[in-house]
Amino acid sequence: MSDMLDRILEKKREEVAARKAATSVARLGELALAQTPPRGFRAALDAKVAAGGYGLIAEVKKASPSKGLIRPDFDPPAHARAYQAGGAACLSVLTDAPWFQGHEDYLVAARAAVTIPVIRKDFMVDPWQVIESRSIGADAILIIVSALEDGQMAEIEATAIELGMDALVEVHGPEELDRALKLRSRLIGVNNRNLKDFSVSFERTYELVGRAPADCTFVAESGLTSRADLDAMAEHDVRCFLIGEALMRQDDVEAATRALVG
Ligand SMILES: O=C(O)c1ccccc1NCC(=O)[C@H](O)[C@H](O)COP(=O)(O)O
Repeated sequence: MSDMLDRILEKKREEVAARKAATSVARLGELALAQTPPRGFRAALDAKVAAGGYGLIAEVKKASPSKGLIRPDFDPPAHARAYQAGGAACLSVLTDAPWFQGHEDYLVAARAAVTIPVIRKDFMVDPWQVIESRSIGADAILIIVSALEDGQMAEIEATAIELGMDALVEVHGPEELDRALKLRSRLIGVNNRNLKDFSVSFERTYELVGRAPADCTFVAESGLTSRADLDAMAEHDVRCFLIGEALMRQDDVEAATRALVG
């Protein structure tokens, strides 16, 4: 595990312990049940690909550990509407505060502004967070394989499935892909970003796509900036993408989204 990820996870465990002490599982469960039903996250990606297009998960991202502040005039519902109008299949909303300046309220506001599914992009270390994610409306959660033991991943995934949510299982290399494939989820993301030095290499995706079973929805994550990048990925049979920074830096987010996947 990278030093960076170690530090992120240490803080996240402290944060989750404090949040758990403040809100009981029973209360969260009530809130989760009162939510509108989950929107099919993987299904939305698959539908775009089946229609001959690209499945874009467009990320509502204010800041990052590698770049600092990305979008000073950050406006989650406006960005969400622009992404949907531009042709995104799904949204990703970062809720981690210490490293990404995210917040749960951003997810609530973004999801209320659109009809497409939304993944809560955060570091899951406890199944309790999955229930919390559903209680604020999230349709899917992220499982980062390098952050968890096999048993923890299985518990987090089981909670998501029980709540009708999808899990995007994120890997960085072949060993992690093997571990990911022990889970039930067939929504696999390859993060092109090295969490030690933040360098990006699309070779990671190219290496792993051939190893994933045909029934997987395969997503390339991070560092993608142009239609040419997506078309190059498609040459390798990768048609779903998670993109944040390149879109969030645009004045016209809707036009930029359309230029990528329209
Ligand atoms: O974005 C970062 O700098 C980062 C650093 C450490 C851990 C995770 C990080 N990003 C999370 C993500 O997965 C990306 O936000 C997502 O893939 C979109 O990437 P990009 O299109 O490069 O903004």
